[in-house]
Formats: sequence, structure tokens, C-alpha cells
Amino acid sequence: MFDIPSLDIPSLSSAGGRVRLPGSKSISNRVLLLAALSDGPTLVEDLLDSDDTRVMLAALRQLGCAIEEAGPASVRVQGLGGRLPVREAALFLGNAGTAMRPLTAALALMAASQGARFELSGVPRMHERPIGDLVDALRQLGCPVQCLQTEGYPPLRLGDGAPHPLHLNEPIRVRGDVSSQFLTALLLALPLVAQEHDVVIEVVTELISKPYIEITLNLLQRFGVRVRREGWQRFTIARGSRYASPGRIAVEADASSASYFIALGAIAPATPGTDGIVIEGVGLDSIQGDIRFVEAARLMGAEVVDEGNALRVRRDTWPLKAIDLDCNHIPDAAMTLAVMALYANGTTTLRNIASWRVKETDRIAAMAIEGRKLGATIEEGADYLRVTPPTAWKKANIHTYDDHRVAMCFSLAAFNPARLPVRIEDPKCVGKTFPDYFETLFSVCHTPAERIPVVCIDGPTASGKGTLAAELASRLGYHLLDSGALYRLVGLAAEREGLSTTEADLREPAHAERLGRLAAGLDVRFTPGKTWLEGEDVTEALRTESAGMAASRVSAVPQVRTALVDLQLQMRRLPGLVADGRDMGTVIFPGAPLKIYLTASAGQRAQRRHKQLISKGIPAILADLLADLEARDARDMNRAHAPLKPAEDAVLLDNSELDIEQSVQFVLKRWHGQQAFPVR
Ligand SMILES: Nc1ncnc2c1ncn2[C@@H]1O[C@H](COP(=O)(O)OP(=O)(O)O)[C@@H](O)[C@H]1O
Ligand SMILES: Nc1ccn([C@H]2C[C@H](O)[C@@H](COP(=O)(O)OP(=O)(O)O)O2)c(=O)n1
Repeated sequence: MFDIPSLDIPSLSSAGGRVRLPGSKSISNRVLLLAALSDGPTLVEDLLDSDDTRVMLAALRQLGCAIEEAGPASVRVQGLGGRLPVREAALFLGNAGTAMRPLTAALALMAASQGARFELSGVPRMHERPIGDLVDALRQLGCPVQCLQTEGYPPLRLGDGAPHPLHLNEPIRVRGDVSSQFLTALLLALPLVAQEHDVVIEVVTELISKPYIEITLNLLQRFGVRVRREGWQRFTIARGSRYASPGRIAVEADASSASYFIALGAIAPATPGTDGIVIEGVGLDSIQGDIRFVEAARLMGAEVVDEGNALRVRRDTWPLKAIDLDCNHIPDAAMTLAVMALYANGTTTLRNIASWRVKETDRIAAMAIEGRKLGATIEEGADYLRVTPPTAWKKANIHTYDDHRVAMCFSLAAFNPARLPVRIEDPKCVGKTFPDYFETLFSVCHTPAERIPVVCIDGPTASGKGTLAAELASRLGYHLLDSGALYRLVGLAAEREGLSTTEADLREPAHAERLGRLAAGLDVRFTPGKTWLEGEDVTEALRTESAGMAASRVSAVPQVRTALVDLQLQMRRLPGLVADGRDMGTVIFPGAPLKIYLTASAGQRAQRRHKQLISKGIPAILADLLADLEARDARDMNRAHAPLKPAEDAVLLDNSELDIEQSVQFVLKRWHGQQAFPVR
């Protein structure tokens, strides 16, 4: 996940390959609640791991439900059988509507029937999301429900610790025109109290987002509860209903998340050698309503083929066709159409989307404001959005309103024909449903190497290159190339093979060739914070001064340098790279948009290295370090091949008098200034 202030996505040119999507949020949270309410254990597989599911898991555990990990994406839930072991709890539910609404209904009913008291709260935005229609329905039933701040909104107090009789004889009346989650919540909760009577729910308005109700009914059936449905107005839960665990249940991949990759396949030309995008884990027979996004994408010109539990998407009609569509049946996925509309041949109108206004943010306003930043003409109405593509695309800083879907949608603007990068603010908001969204996107997107930014940090030993490069990479969300480690690895591998690395031997042509072959065949692997040589962790061994000296000697051998070029070039991957070494800006990435030549006085550098070694418990003598360092500088600067020197367009940074943070800020300021994204 990109836990950084903003993520710059370079202009993208094509896409192709397979993606596996995380489990559906709607199914995951419903299944967790049903499993917790059932009798007996349930193994839940392919569960989504995201902010919203974590909130639900934490709440259920707090309520006394035992839940244990049962594999990478699986949990085993010990059902409570509708009985409450915990009678009083304060639950924090973040911004998870799929936890707040169903838990409100289930806990209000259980609190009233068993005599308990719960408080449910969330983030400030959750306290602005209406829940009044559900509260009204629960009060009709006789449940004590108190709105603790504003009537009709969370936070809520459910129950008062005493049992209360429930009025189950009359039909329970609920509105369905603000959120279908209120009806879902009642459908999930009422089987708990339908022992003696049929329980009837009447929807007193039009019902929006019906497909989500279908998911609810489908899952209720999997857990042994049948609901009789008369149109979309009347739902009857039969007397004697009782939750029974299915034993094992697998969560489908999220169809709303699939919409971004369906759109990607429709917008991006297929990368040569690929046949479009394949989305695994969800097919056209999905129980999720958002699968009907496929119909809308086809209308706009996408080619989508069902491959059994997978979808293959290719770009077909281009530009995409503008459409005029009632989107009530795909409220979440329809946002993705607003971004596809940026690539259409005319004006697209998305209608009947009033529910967008009460989601994670006011999504109609958000899509309009951010789309305009890209140059589109967008008209927004109470319940519609009209999008006309940009005639001239603009470089934009996309604000994401703590809304995962806004972030995911606008990432697709990176295919703009003007080849402008797109900046996504607060990219970690995708954690709500798809924590690895950007990683997954980058794994199937391609762009010419020169469009992938590289920040080069070259300079002499102990100037702080490694420290600075690692910090920059982590703050920009870029990959990191520690090129010195490659030369250190060659030195170490040579030593292990018994190959000499003395300067005299290295001058022998046959010996130089052998070292070149050794470098070309290095069996190395990098994992976060660790380096592996032939399967052995050599992280510590590489950092010794003798490894540094050996690296400096072998790095003067042209055959070794040539052998390592491709390995270094391959590190230039989306979304960008910070590369540290001696010749990053001069030889390996001569076209890099920012090159820093980092220096500090020899005395300072020797002191830093001394401190670094002593702090790691490695004995060191300052005078020896200074002499070694000067010898290394001389060799690195005077060798014939790729000597250490500043690139002509490098920015010189002498950090003798700067601390680490000041050096980082110097480079970030330079970098951001150069990117010239408009200020918000
Ligand atoms: N600007 C700085 N001010 C003070 N110490 C620094 C600075 N930059 C790096 N250091 C310290 O100097 C030591 C050497 O830094 P390192 O990044 O390993 O250098 P290099 O990669 O250039 O050999 C480390 O202990 C690091 O914490
Ligand atoms: N791009 C590079 C990186 C390192 N080298 C050589 C020269 C250096 O003395 C050694 C070790 O580099 P490294 O960056 O790990 O060393 P320091 O951390 O600066 O001490 O490798 C190189 O020739 N070209």
C-alpha cells in the first residue's frame, strides 16, 4: 500500500496481463456477520483484507465472537448462535457503512431481546451519513435507539441494558430510497427474532440499489434462511428461521473493484504480446450487482468475454462511445463510467445516482470537481452527472476525499493522450476495499522507460547517498536501486568462489572475463531490507568496509560493469525509481529528470562512517577510515570506465552542514518544483 501524501502516476501507454482481485467487501462483511450469528463454526475463504473488514472483525471480536486466522485470506468464525456473551460494548466502526448498518440492526434487536447496551460510532464522515430510516424501523419494533449527537445520524446507543418486548406482529415499515443497506440490515437481523412469528418487512418507498438486496437474500439462503419476496415491496421471514453455518464459504472477487480493470482493458491498448486484461475470481454469473457494469462498459465499446470465474477485457471501439444511462443498478461501479467518459466521443450522462451524495463523500461533487481539473466539462445535478471529455488535457492534482473509489477512478486518467502524469493525493485511501490497488494496476500497465521518472543520487562513499535514496524512495513510493550493493555482491561472490580481487589480478584479461561472467550469473534476490546471494542472507556481510573496498576494486573492471547494466535498467519500473551509486546519472540513466551529486567533506564522511560502524558494534579507527575513504574516492574517480563524477546536469548538494531530514527536504523541494503540478 502507498502510505504517502501523494502518488504521481506517470503517463501510461498500454496494459495487459492477469490480475487477481481482493474479495468483495459487501459479501465479506455480510458473511462475517452471518457466520458470527450462526450456530457452529464457519470457515470463510478469500476474505477481503481491508479497512472495512478489519473494522467488522474487530467489532465481532469485541462482542465475544472467537475468530481465528485460518490461512492467508481465511478466518474461522465460531458462531454465537444468536446469543450475546458481551452485554455492554462501545464499537468504533470507522467509515464502514457495511459494518455500521447491519450491526446497528442486529445489536439493537439483540439488546432489546436479551437486555444489553451498545454504543456505535465512527469517523466524523460516518456521523454525517444518514441512518434515520433504519433507526425509525428499529424504534417501531420496540428497540430503544438513541442518536447521541444528531437525530438520524450516528453515533448511536442501542438498548438500555433491560429487555424490551418486540412488536413483531405488524409489518416493519422501512424507506428504501436513501440506502438499500437499511433493508439489508433488517433482513440480516430479523431472523434472530423470528422464532414465533413470520416477520414482514414493507418497503414504503421506491427501493434503490436492488442488486445489493439480491446479494443479501442469496447469502441468507446460504446460511439457511429463506425470505419470501413479493416484488421489491414486501419481504417475509418465515417463523422458526434459524441461522445455520454452511461450514465453509468462499467470497467472490469484488465486482466493483473489477470495474477499474474492465475500464482499464477498454481504455488501454493491449501491450504487445498480451491479449488484454484478464480479471480472475469473478465471472458474469456473479451474485454481485456491480457485475452489470460489464453491460455499461460494452455499451461504451469494451470487449468483455466471460472465461468461467474470470473476465477477459480488450479495447474494441475507440474512442469509446458516449452513453446516456440510468445507473441506479450499479451505484458504486458507475463512478468508473465517469472516468471512461473522459475518453468518449461525446457527452456521457449518468442518471439516477442521487445515492452518490451520501457515500464516503459527496461523490457527484467530487467527480465533477476533480474531472474538471483534468480539463473535462462536467455538469452536475441533484442526481446526475454529465461529462464531456477534455479538448485539452491538464496536469492535475486529484484530491480523493478519503474515498477509495475517487482514487481508483482517477488513476485511469493516466492514459490521457497528452501524456501527462496524474497526481493522486492520499493514495492509501484505497485501503478501504483494495489495499494493493496501485501495485496491481502497475503490475499490468506499461509505458516507455523514459516516461518512468528516476531520481539519481551519485557521490563518494559515506556522503549519505544510501540514507537519502532510501528516504526519498519511501516518501515518493518509488522503487529503490542500491547499485553499490551489486558491486559489493560481485566482490563477495568472487571471494566465496576463491577468485582474487586484487588490482593486479583484475588487470589480467582472462581474470577480468571470469569476473564479468560471475557478475552476469549472480543469483541475487532483494526482499524488503534484505539481500540474498545464492539463497543466503548476506545483508550484513555486504555492509562491511572490506566488502566496500572489494566492490570498489571489482567495479573498475569493464566486464563487470557491462554485466550489471541490464539488471540496473530493469529496476526502472512503475511508478518510479530512486537510484544510488556512482554512475547513475552519467551512464545508467543519463536521461533522468533529476540528478543529485551528493558530497560532504572527507573529514565529515569519515566521522559518519565511524559513528555508523561503532553503533553497529563493528570496531573502527577514524584515521584508518579516512585513509581508506580517500583511497576509495581516488580509485572511483580515476578509473577509466564510468568514473565517479557529477553529470553535467546534476544538482550539487554538499550536506556537510545538513542533517538527513534537511537533505531529504532539499531534494523533495527540487523534485516537486520540477513536477509543476498545480497547487490546490
Ligand atoms: N546528511 C547527513 N548528516 C549526517 N549524517 C548523515 C547524513 N546522511 C547520512 N548520514 C549518516 O552517514 C552514514 C553513512 O551514510 P550512507 O547513507 O551509508 O552513505 P553512502 O551510501 O553514501 O555510503 C550513515 O550512518 C548515515 O546515517
Ligand atoms: N553505481 C556504482 C555504485 C558503486 N560502485 C562501486 C564503487 C564503490 O566504492 C563501491 C561500493 O559502493 P557503495 O555505494 O555500496 O558504497 P558506499 O555505501 O558509498 O560506501 O561500488 C560503482 O562503481 N558504481
